[in-house]
Amino acid sequence: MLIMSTSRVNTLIRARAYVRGSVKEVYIGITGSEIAYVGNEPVETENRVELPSQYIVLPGLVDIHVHFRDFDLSYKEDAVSGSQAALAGGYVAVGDMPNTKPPIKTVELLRRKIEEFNRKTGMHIRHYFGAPQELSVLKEALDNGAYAIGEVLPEEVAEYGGDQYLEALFKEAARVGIPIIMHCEDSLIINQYSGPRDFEHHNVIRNPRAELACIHNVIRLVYRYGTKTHITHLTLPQSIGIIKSSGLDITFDVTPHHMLLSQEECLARAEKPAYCKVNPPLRDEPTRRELLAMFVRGEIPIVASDHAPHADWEKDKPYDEAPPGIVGLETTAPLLLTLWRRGFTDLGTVMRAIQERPAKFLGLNIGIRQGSCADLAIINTKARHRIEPEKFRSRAKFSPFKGFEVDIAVVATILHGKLTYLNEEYMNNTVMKTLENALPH
Ligand SMILES: NC(=O)N[C@@H](CC(=O)O)C(=O)O
Ligand SMILES: [Zn+2]
Repeated sequence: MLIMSTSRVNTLIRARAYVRGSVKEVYIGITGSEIAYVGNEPVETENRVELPSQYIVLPGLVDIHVHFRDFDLSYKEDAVSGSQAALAGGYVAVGDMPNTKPPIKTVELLRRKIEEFNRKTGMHIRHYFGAPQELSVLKEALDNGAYAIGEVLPEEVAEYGGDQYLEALFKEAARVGIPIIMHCEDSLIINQYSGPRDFEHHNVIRNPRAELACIHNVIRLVYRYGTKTHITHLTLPQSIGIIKSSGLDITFDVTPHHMLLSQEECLARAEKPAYCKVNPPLRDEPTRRELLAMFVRGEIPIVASDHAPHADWEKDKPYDEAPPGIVGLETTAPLLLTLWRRGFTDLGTVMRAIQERPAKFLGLNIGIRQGSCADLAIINTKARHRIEPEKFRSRAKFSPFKGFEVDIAVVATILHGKLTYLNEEYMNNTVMKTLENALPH
């Protein structure tokens, strides 16, 4: 545990912290943008900060599935507002989806997006590349910073030729060596539906069979081509069982909304039914309960928010036109950490799902250990409050979690060694004495 460092550190934080799987009282030394020291004894420093015991320092959280939008959809969210929402939620790194307008399906647009985001945000961002009609572009996309292909949406698979296209995509991605992130709902099954179309029928229109058909298809393709594949926002315990029994190295994530909200409950509480419209749909109560049970047992490797912001006026549209999506960057950590605080699961289970495995997925060295990035989230464990979407930093100030009671608040976020978010304010402060003064007992 004790790692002696001979040089002085810029800042030394003494606090309870999540270090190597459990909470301990430690000293964390930060020099520049790196964690230079973690240990039981103090080391020499220019600036020493002590946090009261109700605060816990966590390694910065990581979300592998967000939609920061930008470009023509900046009215919904952009790199700046998305980053602010992330930092307010304790997140320091995200994987950003390519379904922007225009979509990131050319190398030129990918490069433009990377440049634009580098100008607008200091967060760690991995950029995903949209599934292209012409597959020969994949290699160049990979060489120009595309981290993965996807999320591959059912609508684009249908548009480019259905199963034949998907097969060609998996084959080419395997050849090039770029991973695929799948939004798994089979469009053939969705499009077969001919019954009533309204918010109450969303999970019938996009029914569980659409997810299961896609999973089977993906397993066949991975078996055949060996493509590195991640399936995002799975909604059915059965899907997870099928993936596990395939024996293949297919990774997956689940969202907080699919674990914590059934469609019935959401529609009963939400101010607008479209606040519950999300793809894949919220499922029924037994399904979401079993999914949550799997999470608390540690059977869900990654939780991603699928932060999908839209304008409030768009959620006033009728069923077929209201865009699907729920924002999650500012609610995921308080909701999941409350499950830990209330004894439903342990802290390690939550942290592995929203920090350790996502960081590994994105290839980032974020964690409380010597030599890693000085990216930290500080939570107050005695902060019982109700979720108030009006206060979100995201442009989408609505959520089906409105009014949910949580016990945890993210009070500060440190990014690249700088205090970037503190008590609902943004800053860029290297002198962290303000941190101590701002966090009372
Ligand atoms: N998850 C959603 O309901 N919406 C996503 C796109 C998508 O995954 O369909 C969005 O970009 O808004
Ligand atoms: Zn999706």
